[in-house]
Parts: sequence; C-alpha cells; structure tokens
Amino acid sequence: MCTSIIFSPKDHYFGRNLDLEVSFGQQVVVTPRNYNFKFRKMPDMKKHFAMVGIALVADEYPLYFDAANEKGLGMAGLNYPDNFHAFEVEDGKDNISPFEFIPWVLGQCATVDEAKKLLEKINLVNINFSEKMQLSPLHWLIADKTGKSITVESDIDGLHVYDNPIGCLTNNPQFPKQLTNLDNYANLSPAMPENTFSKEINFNGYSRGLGSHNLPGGMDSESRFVRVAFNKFNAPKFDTEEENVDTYFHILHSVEQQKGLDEVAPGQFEYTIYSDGTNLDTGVFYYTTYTNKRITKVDMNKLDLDSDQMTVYPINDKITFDEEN
Ligand SMILES: C[C@H](CCC(=O)NCC(=O)O)[C@H]1CC[C@H]2[C@@H]3[C@H](O)C[C@@H]4C[C@H](O)CC[C@]4(C)[C@H]3CC[C@]12C
Repeated sequence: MCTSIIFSPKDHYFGRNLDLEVSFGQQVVVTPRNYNFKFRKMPDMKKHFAMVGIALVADEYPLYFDAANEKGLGMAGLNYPDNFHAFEVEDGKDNISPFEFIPWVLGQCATVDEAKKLLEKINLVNINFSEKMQLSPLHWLIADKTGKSITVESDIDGLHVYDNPIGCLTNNPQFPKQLTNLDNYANLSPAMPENTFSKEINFNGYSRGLGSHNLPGGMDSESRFVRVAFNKFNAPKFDTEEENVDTYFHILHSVEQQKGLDEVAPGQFEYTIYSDGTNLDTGVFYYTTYTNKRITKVDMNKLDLDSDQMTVYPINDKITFDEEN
C-alpha cells in the first residue's frame, strides 16, 4: 500500500510513503533538462523540465515511482490493482505506457491545469518496460505549488481525471468511493466531543483525545486515507522550513506501515520502505527510510540542470544514533 499527499502550510510539500514487501533498488534521481527521454509510441523529448524523485534506473532510463519538476508540479504512482486498465494503441492519441507517464507529464507541464489539458489526449497503453518488468497497475496523484491536486485513474471504461479536494491518495477502491467513505468520519475532531448523544446522559470524558476515538488505525487503504486526511488537515502550520518539513513527515509517518503488521504472503510483510517529499516552491527534495528517520535532503538547484546526464544518489538507509556519552 502507499500513501501520497500534498501539504500546504506555507510552501507546498508533495510526496508519498512507498509501502511494499520488496525493494527494487530505487534511488534518488535528478533528470536534467537535456536528458533525452525516449517514448515507445511518441517522439523523443529532448528538452524538458528538470525533475527530482525516486526512480529505478534500468537501461539508463529513470523509472520514476514519484517525482516533482522544477516548475513545482509533482506526481506519484500508487498501486491500484484490479481496477487499473491499460488500452491498445490508438491513432490520434498520445499513447503513453504507465512507466512513461511521470516523465511525460512532468517533462512538459508546469501546473495541474496544464496537466489536465495534456490528459485530454492521453491513452495509457499496454506496453511493458521489458519482459522482466511488466506493467504495474497504478493510479496517480498530481499536485502543484498552488496546492491544487487531481487523481488520475485508468479504468476499464476509460481515463478518469478527478479534482482532489483532499490532496491525498492511497490505493483501492476507486477515488470517488474514498471520498464517499470520508463522510463516515465527519464528526472526528481534535477537540473533546460535545454530547450530541442525549441530553439525558452525562459523559465524563475519561481521556484526552476522545474526539479522534473513531479515527481508523488499520493498514488498509481506506483507513490510511481517512487517517492521513485527518492528520493533515489538523496539522499546525509554521513559518520555518525546518518545522514544516518536520510536520510533513509526522503526517506521512502517521500512516507508516511497521514491519509485521501487513502480511501479503505467508511470512512476507509489507512495510514503509521510504517516505519522501519535495518542496514544490523551491525544488528541494527530502526523504526518510524505514531504518533512517533522519531527514536526507537533495537540492536539485545545486546541480547543472542544463546537463544531459542524470544524477543518482543511493538511498541513505543506515540506522545511526546521536551518541551523548
Ligand atoms: C508497487 C508500487 C506502489 C506501492 C504500493 O502501492 N504498494 C503495494 C500495494 O498496495 O499492494 C509501485 C509504485 C511505482 C512502481 C514502479 C514504477 O512504476 C516504475 C516501474 C514500472 C515498470 O512497469 C514495473 C516496475 C516499476 C519499477 C514499478 C514497480 C511497482 C512500483 C514500485
């Protein structure tokens, strides 16, 4: 499972938790403006916006899991099994395979509105990256530095582009169903509950935090959607980058999957491999991992963004302690 959010305390932070039982060997990858992006059914993109994110580099191609570009547009792919559908190539459409989708959008769009326009022509096609790396069934959250976001789902009945007023995405079911389910939690509150139960009864309020007593705690996709939305909308907003980045990771870590809780096959557990976020206003990328909660930072502006060569940083995964004595 995965969770993706846009959090807008002052600047805008976009990213995700990647939850899975195996690691693909992904890295932090900065793709500069003149790297030649090849597409299977569309012409090469020789010049484009620079982008930073997490990708698996295969055959010198950055297979992005999530990324943000220098204009402040971010995009993440999350698992969407059973519902996802890829189509046959169609003349007159922009035929893009899911593995090409992030570069296609982030390479040429600066805002969610521009992305929406581009999506009018798109046909997500059934082309595998390779025999070994087949299509993965994904849906996507796209967000920009105005705080706006959309969800893109390619279902059997075609491509759906939904405005996403919550700025969060997890996994199944389809996005409109997640929104409907959120209604069930409208009475959650960070404050102590008021007695709307009956005037004939007195409630003592035995514990602090009773307003969030019914906040779902499960690892499943609906529970994480409600939890991350509640935690995000009630998170404090600060003036400094440090405090806002720290808060952003508190929100993502509140839906983190600890090892041992989500058994996907006998003895195999999904867990939060990494959490990441880009400040869409500045192009600075941050991440933590399951074992390294100290925030690592990559500023793409420190690189030559006019280059034609990717820059790759291995994930900093080591557990360390600040030793006091
Ligand atoms: C499985 C995860 C999504 C995490 C998630 O939602 N997890 C589990 C769950 O719900 O079951 C997705 C997100 C991005 C995906 C990768 C990217 O799309 C890039 C690449 C695309 C190739 O077609 C397949 C491999 C490869 C490398 C994909 C493997 C599956 C990934 C890593």
